[in-house]
Amino acid sequence: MSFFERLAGRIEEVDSVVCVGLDPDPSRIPEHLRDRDLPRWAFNRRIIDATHSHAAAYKPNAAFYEDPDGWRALTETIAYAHGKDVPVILDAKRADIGNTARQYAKLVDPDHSHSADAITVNPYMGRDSLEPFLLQEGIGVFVLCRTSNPGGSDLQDLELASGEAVYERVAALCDLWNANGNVGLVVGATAPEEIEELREQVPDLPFLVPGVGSQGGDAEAAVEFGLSEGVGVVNSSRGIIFAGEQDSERRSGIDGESDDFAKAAGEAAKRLKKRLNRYR
Ligand SMILES: O=C(O)c1cc(=O)[nH]c(=O)n1[C@@H]1O[C@H](COP(=O)(O)O)[C@@H](O)[C@H]1O
Repeated sequence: MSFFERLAGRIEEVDSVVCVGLDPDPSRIPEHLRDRDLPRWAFNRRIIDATHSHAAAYKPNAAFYEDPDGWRALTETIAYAHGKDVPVILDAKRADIGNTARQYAKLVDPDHSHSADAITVNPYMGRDSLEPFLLQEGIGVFVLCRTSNPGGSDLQDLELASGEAVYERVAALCDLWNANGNVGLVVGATAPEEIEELREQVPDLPFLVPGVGSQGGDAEAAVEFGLSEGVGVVNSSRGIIFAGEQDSERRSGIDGESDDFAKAAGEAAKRLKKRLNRYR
């Protein structure tokens, strides 16, 4: 089964296009979990318990795990998400010369419960830098196209001699690179006009749309144009996992063991699901 078939099944099962971003900033993990063996794993496990029934996918960002304990926390997290039947997109934004990319491509393996099912990649180095990912039929490959950050326009909006913008060229290439039906685009919700344009340009590619929640992106455009035949996901990380920060800080000061932060995350995921479903 392809990654996008699996994602489509999960979207239908939970009636949700919410992707929960697992970006466990160590400085924001509740006090009472910080002396655990792997605080990020302890945190993520509680977040997954509270959010999985609203989650079409989880997206851990590798930046939050790139140290020895971090990789242990990440692999435990991925296996636990799989135990709840939720696909995992590793947000690693990788790509390199072929010899190196072949090693990066091992980060994703749908047959291994501790490995992610899909990955984000960077198109800057061109086709050969992505080939080891593209050749794996069973995985999802989300290519950065028009990112959500303020500097996303610095290079991606530049007009080429052909008249198209760089991000439009990326989308056109991704359409060509999609021989195995495993390619999607990353398009930020903070660029709603570009999402709309891209949906017209590449109707068959599902989008991963980050930037709603903390970055203030356009949830309606994210859903209206982010989905291809109903498949695609809208990511929120801090807006879900730290939704209860104020409450849990206050309460953990009282009993020191409160998991109210997870309950707040579950409620935030449910709220986002309902909000996004209004536009599906
Ligand atoms: O590839 C991504 O997921 C990504 C692309 C992009 O254009 N913008 C973007 O915010 N992201 C990631 O999506 C997540 C957004 O986090 P929040 O702003 O906390 O919801 C982070 O992990 C970002 O690194």
